[in-house]
Amino acid sequence: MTALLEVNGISKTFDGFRAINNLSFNIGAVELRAVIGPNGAGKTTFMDIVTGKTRPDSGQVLWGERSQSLLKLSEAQIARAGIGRKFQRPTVFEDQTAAENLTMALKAPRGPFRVMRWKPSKDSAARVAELAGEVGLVQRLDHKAGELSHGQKQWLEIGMLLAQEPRLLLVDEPAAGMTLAEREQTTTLLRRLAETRAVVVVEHDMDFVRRLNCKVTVLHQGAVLAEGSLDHVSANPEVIEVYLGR
Ligand SMILES: Nc1ncnc2c1ncn2[C@@H]1O[C@H](COP(=O)(O)OP(=O)(O)OP(=O)(O)O)[C@@H](O)[C@H]1O
Repeated sequence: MTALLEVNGISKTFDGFRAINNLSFNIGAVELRAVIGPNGAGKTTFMDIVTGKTRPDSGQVLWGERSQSLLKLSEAQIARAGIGRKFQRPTVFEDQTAAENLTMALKAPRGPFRVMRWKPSKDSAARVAELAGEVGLVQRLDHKAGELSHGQKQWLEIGMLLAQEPRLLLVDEPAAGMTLAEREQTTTLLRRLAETRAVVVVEHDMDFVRRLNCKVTVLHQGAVLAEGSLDHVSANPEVIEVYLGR
């Protein structure tokens, strides 16, 4: 497996507390990965580092075939390089329709000249329809985002991220607040998205992780405690001790 993202020995200390402790792991170009671990394990800090929000004190974060360092790039540059992040709470424009939200996402800057030249076109309408199809919202395109269910808002935001054609999608606790039916649709969606790109899901809901049916990385005290299938890591006594057994 060729790594798309390579995290090598990163550490990050906040006020003397080591939130990330010599963390190393890789994500393949086409892969679904779940990242689990107890509160404070460093999951959010890991995503903050990959997306450029937080700078590690040491270590490397390498991206793509040319192993480009992400540590010198701004958050916007990292997004343009192909890393999309879905935060836990949906941040869609509630007064705009789903179609308008997706159209705005298509317009989001990739470069200054592109924005200056951008205007809605037949092509963008077709792309909006395609994105809505990808996230299962074709029937909701004319609805205001504020009228959508919590799950539908999450899918809309994923569609907005897909507009930027990310190669890596980081998804923070997607199951939270969803109905069972929405959770099932979300696992299907994430699995499908990961057939053509890398998708990393941080999640506490173990039923949801089981349905993702993918490799799992367990973080604890800012480092990898265990990695493998959910069955494999669930049988690890240390994982049971620090996380699953509680
Ligand atoms: N900006 C910050 N300043 C100080 N401490 C921080 C900061 N960010 C994170 N921490 C600390 O680093 C540790 C790791 O936090 P992080 O949010 O990455 O864990 P997590 O695995 O995402 O936890 P959770 O499952 O609760 O979201 C925590 O102890 C947290 O308090």
